[in-house]
Amino acid sequence: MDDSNTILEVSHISKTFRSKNIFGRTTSEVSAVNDVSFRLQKQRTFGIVGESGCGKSTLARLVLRLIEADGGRVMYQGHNLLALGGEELRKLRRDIQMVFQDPFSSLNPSMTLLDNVAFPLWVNGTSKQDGRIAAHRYLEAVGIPRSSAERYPQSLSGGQRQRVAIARALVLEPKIVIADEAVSALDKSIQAQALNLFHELQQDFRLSMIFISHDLHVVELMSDTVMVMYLGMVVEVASVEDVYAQPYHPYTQALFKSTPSMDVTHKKLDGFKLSGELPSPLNPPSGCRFRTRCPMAMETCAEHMPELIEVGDGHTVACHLYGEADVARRAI
Ligand SMILES: Nc1ncnc2c1ncn2[C@@H]1O[C@H](COP(=O)(O)OP(=O)(O)OP(=O)(O)O)[C@@H](O)[C@H]1O
Repeated sequence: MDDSNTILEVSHISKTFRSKNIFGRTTSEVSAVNDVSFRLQKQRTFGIVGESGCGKSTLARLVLRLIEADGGRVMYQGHNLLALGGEELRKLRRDIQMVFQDPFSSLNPSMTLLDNVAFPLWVNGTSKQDGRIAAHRYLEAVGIPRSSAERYPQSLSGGQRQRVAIARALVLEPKIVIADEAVSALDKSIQAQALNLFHELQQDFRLSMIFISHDLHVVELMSDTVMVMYLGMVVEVASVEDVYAQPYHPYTQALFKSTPSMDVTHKKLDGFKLSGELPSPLNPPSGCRFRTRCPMAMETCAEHMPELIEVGDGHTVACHLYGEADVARRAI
């Protein structure tokens, strides 16, 4: 992989949420993100997919320092964001903006659309007037007409509100946008429009994106590279073409099999449908966390956590089914 094309590098990042009782004793621990590493390439989209609760949102929040990691590094422009503070962190973090699933959480209902979009600029010292001029530009870029600028968020449809939330994220001219289930709450037809908008904006503003979704179709449409997560762990990373043509990990295969329309387009796939509940992250299975739902599980799966190994060009999988010998055989 070409390092000069990497805009953001996340290395060995982990987060365990701990609940404490009134005496300060830890009563429960949720291992939400466990030793996750990945690289985001310039002007590309890195998709993150997995069932609800697998740690996708926590990972995004760790990258942005909305919550503090237990360890690891997030390298951006030669700095580890996790080790920075104060003005330096504030300046670099401006380059990374997030779009959330529920635009209500990021829009202020007592402000007009224009002021909602201008607000991040005002906070960063731009004058009222200049902020509003810029906000008009970004509202137009996301397809909200000038005539709607003085309306309030609650008078808009879900799709329009999400457009405003996107304008609000873009107004600070970020280099990276993290979209966390940003289209999940929208109807299918509106969802397609929002995905097109993301594509257009990515070109126009030369954005690099991390696109998080539980929806395999959305991730396929948006991503260049895909990372599949299960219970806080990375199980597979590959180009979108490779992972959708031949997923290796039993969990990835099962995700495809369990998504009806995917099963139609990927009929030849091996694998089984997902059954059983996601185990509690309070007490994850030893070794491979997927082993309790995996019909191919072997003794070693309970004893050793599999490491990510390369099974193809830039295609890595964390599964004991694929040992070194197997990879070598495939290469012949
Ligand atoms: N602040 C918190 N305190 C305790 N546990 C948390 C907290 N935030 C998340 N978790 C737990 O961490 C795990 C990962 O949650 P996370 O929201 O990151 O998953 P997700 O894949 O984004 O799922 P979803 O799409 O449903 O949000 C879950 O078990 C969740 O309950």
